[in-house]
Amino acid sequence: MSGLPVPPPLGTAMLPAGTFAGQVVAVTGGGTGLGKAIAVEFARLGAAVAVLSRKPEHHAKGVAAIEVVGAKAGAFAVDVRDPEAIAVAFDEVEAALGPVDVLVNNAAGNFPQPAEDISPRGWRAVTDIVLDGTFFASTEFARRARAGGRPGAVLNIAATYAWTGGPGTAHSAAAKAGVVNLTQSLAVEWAPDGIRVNGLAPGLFPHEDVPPQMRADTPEGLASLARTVPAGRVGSPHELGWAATFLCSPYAAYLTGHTLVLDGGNWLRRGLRMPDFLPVREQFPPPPDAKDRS
Ligand SMILES: CCCCCCCCCCC/C=C/C(=O)SCCNC(=O)CCNC(=O)[C@H](O)C(C)(C)COP(=O)(O)OP(=O)(O)OC[C@H]1O[C@@H](n2cnc3c(N)ncnc32)[C@H](O)[C@@H]1OP(=O)(O)O
Ligand SMILES: NC(=O)C1=CN([C@@H]2O[C@H](COP(=O)(O)OP(=O)(O)OC[C@H]3O[C@@H](n4cnc5c(N)ncnc54)[C@H](OP(=O)(O)O)[C@@H]3O)[C@@H](O)[C@H]2O)C=CC1
Repeated sequence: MSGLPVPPPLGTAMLPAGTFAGQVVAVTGGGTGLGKAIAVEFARLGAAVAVLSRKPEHHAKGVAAIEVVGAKAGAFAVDVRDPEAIAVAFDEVEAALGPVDVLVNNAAGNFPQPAEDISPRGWRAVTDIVLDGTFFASTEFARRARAGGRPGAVLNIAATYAWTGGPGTAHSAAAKAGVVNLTQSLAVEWAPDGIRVNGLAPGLFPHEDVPPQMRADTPEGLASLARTVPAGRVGSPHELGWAATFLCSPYAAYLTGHTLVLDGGNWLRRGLRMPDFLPVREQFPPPPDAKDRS
């Protein structure tokens, strides 16, 4: 299988240089993985970028990656589940970099587990981070943009299982479905204020920062994961950066309420004859150090 062509390499620009010059972009979870790749692409296009997340080691990674491309960066401690902490973080971003023009709701928590094994606190942790966090940060952003008479863009990172559900993802998929739906409600409410709200749904984008159960660590593991995708490969994080910057750019000025799927055709791969069905417990056996919840 040859699949689709490979993407241009990291560092190749899609939008004109300076597309986000003079703008401030806040990326929740911007210190790791896909959020970091998105933050870097905005930085490359001239934005000052704020990383909003909990852990100092992630702040340092994000700021270093943004500064390497010559952009202004700042990191701000916040748990997106706490609306008051979000307000404080926005105050801090404004003081350090200026008012936020673009918000990327990328922060997420996830761990694959059969639904009936997810504890109430585990359910709440995932759904609060993904759905409530997206709502709290978006509304804080919109209140400020509207008060300042500024237009803006919000980008919500979803997942393709938001539409299908899937084994091991009851909490995450339900929350991401809420995010896709919220994207539509906020888009129609805020369009008159010049605030666009779109979504971006990644397929398989393995990288070193996701928890071990969601990584493919070996070349063989990666190759076998790639064979599951119609396009014959997994995604590269910088491809998400291109899609994210496009959706928030003036080239998408008339686009709002849309969630773009970027997955090499993976969520459409269902055939008339599928491979043998594998129950969730065989797909995600508990890790050896798992807590006994019986
Ligand atoms: C086979 C190869 C496949 C390769 C696939 C490639 C990539 C596929 C990617 C698929 C889609 C990915 C979507 C994503 O969202 S990736 C993002 C993942 N990133 C993270 O999750 C990072 C941040 N995560 C966290 O901070 C935590 O995991 C957590 C979400 C739980 C939030 O942390 P918090 O500090 O608030 O919570 P606690 O640690 O206090 O825990 C709260 C309760 O949750 C339970 N818990 C936590 N982790 C697990 C686990 N791994 N398994 C089961 N339960 C867990 C914890 O026990 C607490 O509950 P209890 O008090 O009842 O014990
Ligand atoms: N990787 C993939 O293949 C896929 C990823 N996605 C989505 O892409 C996005 C990025 O995921 P990815 O980069 O892979 O995963 P990571 O685990 O690398 O990123 C998650 C980020 O969220 C931050 N975060 C977690 N909880 C909180 C919180 N309570 N408050 C603030 N920040 C928080 C973390 O920072 P900190 O710990 O410092 O708080 C971390 O930087 C997520 O929305 C995910 O659901 C969707 C489909 C597939």
